[in-house]
Amino acid sequence: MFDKLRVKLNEFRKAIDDKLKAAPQPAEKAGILDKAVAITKGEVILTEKDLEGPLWELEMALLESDVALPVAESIIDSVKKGLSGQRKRLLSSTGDLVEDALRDSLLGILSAHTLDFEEYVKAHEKPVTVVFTGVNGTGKTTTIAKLAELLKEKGYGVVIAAGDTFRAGAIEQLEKHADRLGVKLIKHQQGSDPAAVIYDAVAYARSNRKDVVLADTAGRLHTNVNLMEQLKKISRVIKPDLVIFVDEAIAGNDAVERARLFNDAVPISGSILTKADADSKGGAAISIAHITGKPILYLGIGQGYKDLKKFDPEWFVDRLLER
Ligand SMILES: Nc1nc2c(ncn2[C@@H]2O[C@H](COP(=O)(O)OP(=O)(O)OP(=O)(O)O)[C@@H](O)[C@H]2O)c(=O)[nH]1
Repeated sequence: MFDKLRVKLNEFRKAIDDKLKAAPQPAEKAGILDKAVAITKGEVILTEKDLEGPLWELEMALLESDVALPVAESIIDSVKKGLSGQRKRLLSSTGDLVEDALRDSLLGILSAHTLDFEEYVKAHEKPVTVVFTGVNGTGKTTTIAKLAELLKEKGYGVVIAAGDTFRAGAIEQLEKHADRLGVKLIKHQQGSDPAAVIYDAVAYARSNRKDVVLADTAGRLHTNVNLMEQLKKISRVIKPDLVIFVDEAIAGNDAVERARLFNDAVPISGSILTKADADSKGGAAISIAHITGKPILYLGIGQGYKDLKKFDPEWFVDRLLER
């Protein structure tokens, strides 16, 4: 997982190290005060010029790893701020310095907003209604089933709403999952109003003391205005407690663009990225968190019902910065 970006970040760390080893003596480059300090302590100072090349390389590496341009620029800015003017003992490794700057920058994006889904469900008045948005084929149905399993394990009563009434196949697929998991499914026939299906599911949950309604929606193409309008209608009628955007980590910048458009249509509470097990880049999570300003809640890490990992920014950044 995320190996490509990890390798690139390591290269950046090494490039800064090499720069420093080849750096001129402090007396040649620092200001009067710094010079004195540097000479007595045997330190060098990282200037913007030292950082220019490696930062450019880092920006390219981030872009190649599905980090969207404005996000890459913001990371570069904060790493630059974290590093330039920093003194470093000659010949000692700059690893920590670079690692700290990268860590701060990435965690700044990924931890800016947090939402603990399980805590939310625990604390919130029941039934908690969760609507899932995102395009077809990204793993939305499987993700709903995974969350149903997780909630069931915690002792909650779960109802699934087959709100993707666009295709009969979607209703059947959800029904299979619900049967396997032993969870109640509320469905209408193909072509019916999705808001009505979800409304019925909430009513069922209320009268049967169920705790959580997980509502599928059609994999509406974000370019299709009518379908987006339908999503807005669902939101108006149902007033869901949470709206979760689902997309594939491996879709990279396409997923980032979709996240932005879906979030613009109906503001999301957070995202789940599927197929992280097949994602060598890792940039989609960073970009989606930055662009939507909403947390990543879980990563899908396989096809089984248990293959859902709670997203932990520290774990994710540790992975990326592993040597
Ligand atoms: N490797 C891997 N595969 C996944 C993951 N999540 C879902 N899949 C697979 O991705 C495929 C598509 O998943 P679905 O849940 O059917 O996708 P969907 O978005 O509901 O798609 P539609 O039914 O077309 O709307 C299935 O084969 C899933 O098993 C994941 O985290 N990792």
